Order: sequence, then C-alpha cells, then structure tokens
Amino acid sequence: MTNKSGSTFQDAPRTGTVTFGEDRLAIADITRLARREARPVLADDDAFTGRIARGAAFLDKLLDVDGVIYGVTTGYGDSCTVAVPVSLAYELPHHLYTYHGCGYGEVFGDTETRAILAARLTSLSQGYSGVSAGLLEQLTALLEHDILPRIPQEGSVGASGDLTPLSYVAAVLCGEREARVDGQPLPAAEALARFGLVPLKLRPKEGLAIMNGTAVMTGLACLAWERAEYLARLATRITALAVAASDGNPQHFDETLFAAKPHPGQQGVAGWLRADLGDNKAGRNDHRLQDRYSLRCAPHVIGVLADALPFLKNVIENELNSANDNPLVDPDGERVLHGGHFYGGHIAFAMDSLKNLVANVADLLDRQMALLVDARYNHGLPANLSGATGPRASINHGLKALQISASAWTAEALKNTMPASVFSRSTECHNQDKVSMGTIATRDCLRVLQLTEQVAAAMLVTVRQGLALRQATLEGAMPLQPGADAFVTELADDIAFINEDVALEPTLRRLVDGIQHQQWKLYE
Ligand SMILES: N[C@@H](Cc1ccc(O)cc1)C(=O)O
Repeated sequence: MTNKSGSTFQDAPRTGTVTFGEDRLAIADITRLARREARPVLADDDAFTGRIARGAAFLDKLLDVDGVIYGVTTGYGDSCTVAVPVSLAYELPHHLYTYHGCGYGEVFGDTETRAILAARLTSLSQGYSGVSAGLLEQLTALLEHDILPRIPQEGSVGASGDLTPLSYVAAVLCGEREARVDGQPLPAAEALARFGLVPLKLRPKEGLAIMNGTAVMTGLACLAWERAEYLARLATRITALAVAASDGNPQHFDETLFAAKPHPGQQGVAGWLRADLGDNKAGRNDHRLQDRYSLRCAPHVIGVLADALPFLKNVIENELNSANDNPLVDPDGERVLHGGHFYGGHIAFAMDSLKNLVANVADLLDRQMALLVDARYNHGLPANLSGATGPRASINHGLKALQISASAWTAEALKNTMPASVFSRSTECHNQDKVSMGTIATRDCLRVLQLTEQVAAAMLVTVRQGLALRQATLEGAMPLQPGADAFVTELADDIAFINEDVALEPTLRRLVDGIQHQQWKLYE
C-alpha cells in the first residue's frame, strides 16, 4: 500500500507542537513540520503578541505622519527613488506579488513546501518585520490545514530573498493563484474557504515581509541537512559491509590509528566502523597488506561530511532564526532599519559545501561497488556478483547494469557540485548587483542527495549479494558485530538473493524510499 506521495511508509501521527515566536528553532523542528509530524503553534505570551502588535502599530504611526518608508511609500528595489503616495501604499503589496508571479520549472513537493512555509514563519516571528498578528495566523493556518501553495522552483537569485517563489506564498495567503490540498490542485480562494479562512488584504510592507527573505533556500536546507546526516551513517554501515563482503582489512579503522588524527567526525566514523567490524587488533592481511582507498580511506571521506555537519547545522539554524527581511522594523527603538538581510550567502555557502561533501560520498560508494563487482578485486567473488552457477552462469549478468546505473548517478551528482554562489549576476538595474544564488545551490544539493541515495540503494543490493555469496561459496565472511549483523539479516529479508537476472528498479525504489524515511536505525 502506498500513500499520497507514493511511499510505502505510513505517515507518522502528528505528535507534539512546534511553537513559533518562543525559543530558537532547530532544523528538526522544521523537518518535523515538513513531514507533518508536529503541529504549528504561535506563541501567545504577552512578550510575543505585544512585540508583534507594537511593530505593526509603529508602521501605522509612521504612515500617518507620512514618513518615507522603503517599500511602503516607495517603489521596490532600484525603484526606491519612486515615491508612492500614501493613498496607493495599500495597493503596493498586491503589485509586488503579482509582478513576481513569473516562476517556472517543476513545482516544489509537499514536504518542501511545508519546510518553506515553516521557515518563513520562523523569520517573521522574530518580530522585526512589522507584520500583523493576522498574517502570522494565516501562515500558521496554511501549515495547520496543509494548504500548500503551488511554488515553481526557478526564478530566485537568492538575494533580495527568494522573491519570486515566495510571491506564490503571498498570493495564496491572499486567496490568489493555486494551492494543493490533499494532493489536489485548487484555486487558492477555494482552498482557504474550505477551512473557513478569509483571504488576507496585505497591509503596507507585508508583501515585502513575506517575500523579501531566504525562506525557500533555508527551509530546503533543513531538509537537505537531515538527509545528509543520515547518509553519513548509512554510508559508514555500507562501508563496513563492503569491507566484510570483499574480505578487506578492518585494521584500517584502528582506534590508535585514528587517535593520531584528531578530526572528531572522522574519528566518529572510524568508531562506527569498529562498532560494526569489531576492534580487529590482529589485522588481516590475507589478500593485500592494505585495501584500496575507497575502503581504507572511507573515514577520511565520510568523516569530512561528519565533521562539517555540526558547523553547517549552526549556519542553517542561524539563518532560520534570523529576521531575513528588509527593511527591519524595530518595534522598541521605533526605527526602520534598511539593510540587506535577505542575502542568502550563508545558505549558499552551506549548500554549495554540502553538495560537494555528499557527492564525494556517492563517489566513494560507487568506487566500492566497482571493487565488489570486479572479480579482479573482490577477493574470490564471482564477476558481477552473479549468483547463477553451472551452464546458467553464461546467460546471467548479475549486477552489471546496476553498476553502470550507479556510475551514471555518481557522475551526475559530481557534475552538480559546481558552486552556484560564484555565478552571481548583477540584476534588477544593478540594484541587485551581487547576489547569493543560494536557492540554486540548495536545489543542486537536493538533487545530489537524491542521486547519492540511489547509489547507496545500489550498494545495499551489492553488499547484500556479496555477503551472501561469500557466506555460501567461500570460507565465510568475517564476523559482524550485533548491530551490523541485524542490519544484514533485515537486508536479506528485504532484498531477494539474485540467482537469475531480475529487473531491479522496484527494489531500488523501495530502498530509496526506505533511506528517505530513515528506515534503519544506525549507530543510535
Ligand atoms: N530586496 C529588495 C527589494 C526588492 C523587492 C522586489 C523587487 O522586485 C526588487 C527588489 C530590497 O529590499 O532592497
């Protein structure tokens, strides 16, 4: 049985809440909301509601005295020199989301769209955007009722915020454009009405507040980080099984060896490998004194990712909990602060880095697979890990095509590591003459993650097959520690041993789904 998103995993019940406007939110808060595992709640303490009310009231007061406020009584961006009479200021937000309705490309999926909404709500709840409580409530209601704006993925330069994609959020809040409810496309006004919601009439500055920020790249970065973190653990488990299947040398992960190189993440990966393979002090040099790099140096590849993750988490969470808007409205000092907090440079850096780290893991696993399927390097296993014997061996090709696919996925992942942030284009009449391209970096990163998860799925099939063959035909695989051993038993139940050629696509899809749902508990 598959659910709406085509996954065999049942959606988890919504337990617990995530409160906006209270404490600093974490990546996990956004991803729980994105998977609909938690309910969104707005803080209702006096400190929060008072601050929001003061910000909106201060803007009203400024308008009353006819002050010049960027984006409220002026045009947008380079058009900030154009004065807008107060009588038209109320129409301006509507124009902003309307002329930004020029997105294109694939539409973001449900999980992504929820992450984007949650990230925008986190930022606006900092109380620096001068928005009304009503806007925050409507945004919360979209998340609560799962009314998902249809957001095309392309058209943001990631500085000036994710203006164009976020214009689709602004429009839906106002009952315009299209939303998805329960997977069905609906005109936004109908979607709102279904839940008794009334379209917003944006107050001056509220269009900018919704759109002039980094919520698309930041929400997606939360999802990317979580997937990368799981992948680091999965790639380590796969490496352990690749060592066992190829009768490699676990001594490469010796504790004293790694104590001599003090990168904590790398040491952690080596520790996980020892937890799977045992603390093999004796060393096993039956075939070669030293395994090839894709096995021997696995902690040096996966470990870079492991070492970067805590740093990247902090960067992403700082952006998440920022007022990434312009101008900021300080409700207490009663000042309008003009700056460039919509600039997504930190997320651009984080995602350009993460996609590089993840693609290196794809490359590592692809190389491990190349060793395992090749009878010249796999220490006694059949070519292509084919399980067929006797005359039938001649017509069976085992994992030959799977390896070709894994190579293609790896190549595509590596190709997507080109940094996006260095492709800044001066745009918008040279007002936005330096931009982050953080949203492109993030979309690249998600693509690289998908491809790497596919390579990992191919490797799960490979190690399952390789271990079974070693068990059956040779003197047996090296003993595994309980965690890894239980994992292999589960894999063997899940993936049929391949005697005769079989079309593996359904198996791969099931495994990728499992990876994306973190099916296996790893090193917890
Ligand atoms: N991000 C710009 C605002 C902007 C808004 C809409 C645009 O179309 C262009 C620019 C700023 O705050 O300076």
